[in-house]
Amino acid sequence: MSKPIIAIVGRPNVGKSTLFNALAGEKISIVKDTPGVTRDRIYADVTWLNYQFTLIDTGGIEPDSGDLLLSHMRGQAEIAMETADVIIFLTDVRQGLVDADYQVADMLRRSGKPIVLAVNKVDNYEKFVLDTYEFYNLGLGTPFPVSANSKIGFGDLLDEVLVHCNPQDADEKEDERPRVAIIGKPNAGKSSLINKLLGEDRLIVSDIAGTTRDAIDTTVKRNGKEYVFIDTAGLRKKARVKEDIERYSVIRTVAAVERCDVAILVIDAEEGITEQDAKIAGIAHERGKGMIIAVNKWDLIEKNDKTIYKFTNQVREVLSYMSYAELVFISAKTGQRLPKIFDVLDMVIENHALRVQTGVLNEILTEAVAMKQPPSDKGKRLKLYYITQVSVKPPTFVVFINDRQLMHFSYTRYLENQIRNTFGFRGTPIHIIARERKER
Ligand SMILES: Nc1nc2c(ncn2[C@@H]2O[C@H](COP(=O)(O)OP(=O)(O)OP(=O)(O)O)[C@@H](O)[C@H]2O)c(=O)[nH]1
Ligand SMILES: Nc1nc2c(ncn2[C@@H]2O[C@H](COP(=O)(O)OP(=O)(O)OP(=O)(O)O)[C@@H](O)[C@H]2O)c(=O)[nH]1
Repeated sequence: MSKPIIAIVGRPNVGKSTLFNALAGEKISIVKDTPGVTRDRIYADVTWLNYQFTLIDTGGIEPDSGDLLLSHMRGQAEIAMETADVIIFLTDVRQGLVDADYQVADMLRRSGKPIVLAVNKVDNYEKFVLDTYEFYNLGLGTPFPVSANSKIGFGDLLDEVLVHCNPQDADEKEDERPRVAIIGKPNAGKSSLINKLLGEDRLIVSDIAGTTRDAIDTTVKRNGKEYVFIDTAGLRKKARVKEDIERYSVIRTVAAVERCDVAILVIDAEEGITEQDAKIAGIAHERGKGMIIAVNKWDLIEKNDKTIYKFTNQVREVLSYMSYAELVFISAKTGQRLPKIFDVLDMVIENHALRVQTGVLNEILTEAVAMKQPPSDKGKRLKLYYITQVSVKPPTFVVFINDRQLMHFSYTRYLENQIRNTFGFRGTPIHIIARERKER
């Protein structure tokens, strides 16, 4: 079910951000009510004709020396090869081909990933088309001329990109095993956690051969059940340009979260919860994934009887938009409370895929309306006719009403709470969609 990921790679100034913005339009994928989340344009959910994909921009800094440029370009290419289904390699017809283009093209070609070569700033086809032929020299096939500024050539480019997206989808749909992404900022303890989970329970680990992306997945068998862990650790070794680390951390998180059912966010207890943690948490939230927050390095904290409450309150306050998240306090080093993670995980996986009966839902709706009068405006009162669950992962409900203008956020929240009071849904977000229906 996961959407394909398309990465744009290219030298500074070739127009990556411009292309990204033009393709993404205004629909930048950061939830508006997610506090503490900076709105940089690193990734976006894009709909093109009937297709949906996640677009990522791997660039963003302008290194001032040749050495830095090359290592920045390598970093970009590596992160794209690791996370993307298809890579758009963007070049610039006006700057022409330069050495760094050849080196990056070499790396990309060897990855075996589908690469689509685009030549930007072809604002005037007749004038520049001859200059685009030079780009065949990169050995990446046909160059697609585009103008990010004038939005020219997007159709052909995206048609080519989407040709390479489809087979991947079919593969992943067949895999029914729960997928768990371990996310968190660098140094939080993600790899320690995975290693300890493997060691402690003497689990059977099998490496799935195949693409670069599968290589970072670890299959774990416990009590006869298989889980697939998606790891995002080890970034510090990859990003040689310091400014890239945070961007790459977001990109990797998006890619891992896109493919998971449940995310485990690892937080460093010593540092407390930070803005970067909130940003990473926001990615799982807006994608509707199950959520477990693992406060790690708990062994390093000097504790009294109030410590755990203070910490809980802090996390709940910063991440107030995901009050459904489960919280565990662990030490990946000592193994403290690690077995508990699997119990919590099983519960969250189940809740994320839970389907409830329409009959019971409507009983809850009737009761909820009786207990708290729906809001009204200018003499017109909100009427709620019927509710039904339309999908899982996350559980999504459609409620039929008379007038969407009257369905305030607070009443939606109230309904959500009533549903949660009955079914729990601990660890998973639930979505409620209001749909208008003519009054009878
Ligand atoms: N003529 C022309 N200029 C363009 C086009 N697309 C982008 N530019 C210009 O090229 C410059 C660089 O564009 P950006 O989108 O910032 O390039 P970038 O690749 O994201 O650059 P970094 O963020 O430094 O990696 C800007 O001045 C753009 O206006 C285009 O299609 N035609
Ligand atoms: N005391 C203590 N140290 C820990 C714990 N978990 C991890 N560490 C230490 O924290 C440091 C970072 O741990 P890693 O597991 O490499 O962190 P990571 O999140 O995988 O880091 P990246 O690879 O940068 O993404 C290491 O020195 C670990 O030994 C813990 O529970 N307690």
